[in-house]
Amino acid sequence: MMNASQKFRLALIQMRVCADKSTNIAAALSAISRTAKEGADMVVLPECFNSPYDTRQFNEHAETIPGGPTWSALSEAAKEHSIYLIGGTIPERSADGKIYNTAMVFGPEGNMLTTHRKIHLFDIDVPGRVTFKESDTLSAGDKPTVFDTAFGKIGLAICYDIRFPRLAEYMRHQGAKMLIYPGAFNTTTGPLHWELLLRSRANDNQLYVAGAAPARDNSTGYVAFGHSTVVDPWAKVVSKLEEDEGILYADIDFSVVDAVRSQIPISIQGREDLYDGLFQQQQQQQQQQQQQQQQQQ
Ligand SMILES: NC(=O)CC(=O)C(=O)O
Repeated sequence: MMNASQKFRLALIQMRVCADKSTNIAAALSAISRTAKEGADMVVLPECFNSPYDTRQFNEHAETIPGGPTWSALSEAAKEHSIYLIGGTIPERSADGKIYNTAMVFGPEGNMLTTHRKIHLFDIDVPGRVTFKESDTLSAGDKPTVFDTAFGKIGLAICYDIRFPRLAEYMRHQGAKMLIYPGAFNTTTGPLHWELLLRSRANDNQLYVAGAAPARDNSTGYVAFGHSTVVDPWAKVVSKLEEDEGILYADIDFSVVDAVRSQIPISIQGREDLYDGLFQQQQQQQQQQQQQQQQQQ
């Protein structure tokens, strides 16, 4: 692991996911050991790396955290290679029998630092293109996640969560210098929105953003877009994969976050005094309109 406290090497693993959980875990472990040989300090797996991204298969692949086979394998890998490991996501079975789309984070000693349960469930219907309803089998998480590392704070959210700028803004205000999104966009929304959203969140919050995706497999019902990407605090794409399997490396330097924030100081120039009043006025007007409509009915 590098010693300079704000600099580290990030690796995103873009792996193909199959129906067999143990095959997926083995593939993840083998890729993780390759990243360690290349000097990675922090490694990220994609959304839903131990299970197909398919609401009908989440129950079968779900496991408890801590204690399940995927949890054990990742904890050991983090310790063996002395890395921070963001374990993409897996379907998590909670004590009350609910299933969540959950990311686990391990420190270099193999200890689990935190988990993030996907807050915004991916329920969309673009007729003839893509229809998906995570809420058929999944429950939504209800807490944002920011964790500490030796390099600085990192915010963690999952795929559809990236479409909600206020969540990213909250994580930035909690001190995050990078946001990590394991995410499986698809071939309809991916080309339009994946890079745009990664760059938008980086630009809004002046921090690094990393999106780790599964590799494309055209034989599956839901076809992942791929294109794992790292964006810097200037909102510039610093590294990007195409759709096939691969590992993306990026050398991160958190001092760039501080430099961009001081050179373009939008975080202290915002006119919250103005917007807060305007939003309140708008809300009052909407309430009055609703009341009038109810009275007329
Ligand atoms: N799969 C997701 O959660 C999100 C996605 O594909 C999109 O927002 O588009």
